[in-house]
Amino acid sequence: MLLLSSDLNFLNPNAFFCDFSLFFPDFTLNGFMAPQKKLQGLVAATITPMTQNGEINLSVIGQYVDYLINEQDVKSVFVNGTTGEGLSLSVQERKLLAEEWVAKGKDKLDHVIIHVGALSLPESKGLAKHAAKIGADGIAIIAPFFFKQLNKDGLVAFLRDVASEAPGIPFYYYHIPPLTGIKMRVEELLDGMKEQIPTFQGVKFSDTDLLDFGRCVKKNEQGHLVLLYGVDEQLLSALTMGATGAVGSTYNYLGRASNLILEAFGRGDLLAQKYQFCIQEFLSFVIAQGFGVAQTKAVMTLVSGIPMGPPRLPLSSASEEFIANVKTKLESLKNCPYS
Ligand SMILES: CC(=O)N[C@@H]([C@@H](O)[C@H](O)[C@H](O)CO)[C@@H](O)CC(=O)C(=O)O
Repeated sequence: MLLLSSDLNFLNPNAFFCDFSLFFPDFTLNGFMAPQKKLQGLVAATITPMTQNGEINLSVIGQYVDYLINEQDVKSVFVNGTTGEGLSLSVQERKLLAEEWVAKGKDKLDHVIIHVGALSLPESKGLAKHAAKIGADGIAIIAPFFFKQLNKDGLVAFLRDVASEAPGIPFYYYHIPPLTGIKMRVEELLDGMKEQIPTFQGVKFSDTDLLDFGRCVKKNEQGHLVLLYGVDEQLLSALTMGATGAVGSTYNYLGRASNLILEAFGRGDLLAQKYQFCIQEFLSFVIAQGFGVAQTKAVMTLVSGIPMGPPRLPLSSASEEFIANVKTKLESLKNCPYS
């Protein structure tokens, strides 16, 4: 039987919750994208656990998966991104991590999205192919940031070349201008992207430019795309602007607290603002002391009890003073919101 993508209406993620691959086991292998469950809600940008010797520590990933689900109520992950130090890992390490997350998340996590962006096109393509082969639920690609492509067509050409290596799974553009320096408006990028890259499914938008984000939401009136926000301290603003979900580092340990924002927002309850203020109180406290991936690793170790280990150079470990300060701060926020 010949199936046309128009019959499947896979452009509308809400339309499908059945697993077509059960009926057509090699459906994705034929180069068509199988209907996917929509990526929504909170997505944890995973940390890469490391040993004290600086090697990746795969042994705690299973425990990490269970912690996210049971303690943080977070069921989707974004692996090898910024928080995961993806660009500081070797290709082999990235593949091993992707395999472990997919294996340990099987039948537990809703979505395992693998970031496959790299400065080298062949490396990025290889990672995309690998992610599809191991059964990841999607790939994300960051804009190359050493030789910067400032022309839209050039950037889309890079993304297309990589995404075409994983034709059976969704591709998300990873927009993080504070780190890449690529400030091209996503609103502009969206024009024609789906025609150029059939697997294009949405954007991970890690920027404070809510004007650009709002324009993306407006462009997505039919709701075909997933628009995930990535600045955790202003999640509520993005929700009001129309975000369909969020990806961030803090959902590793503040997932439950952040879910309260989503729930209150969903009910139209202004309590959402108080929950956001609690998270902002914590984040403004840590940001004032210098907050990045190294500090995220330390906070996660403290809160979850799972050893995340040190970051990899050029990052340096969080100081003991920072960890002590965080401990006190978290204690004081235990009953937040207070009224
Ligand atoms: C620059 C940065 O690391 N941003 C984080 C945020 O979650 C960030 O840690 C949080 O908003 C606190 O500032 C994420 O957007 C990054 C992310 O999702 C990733 O690790 O790929």
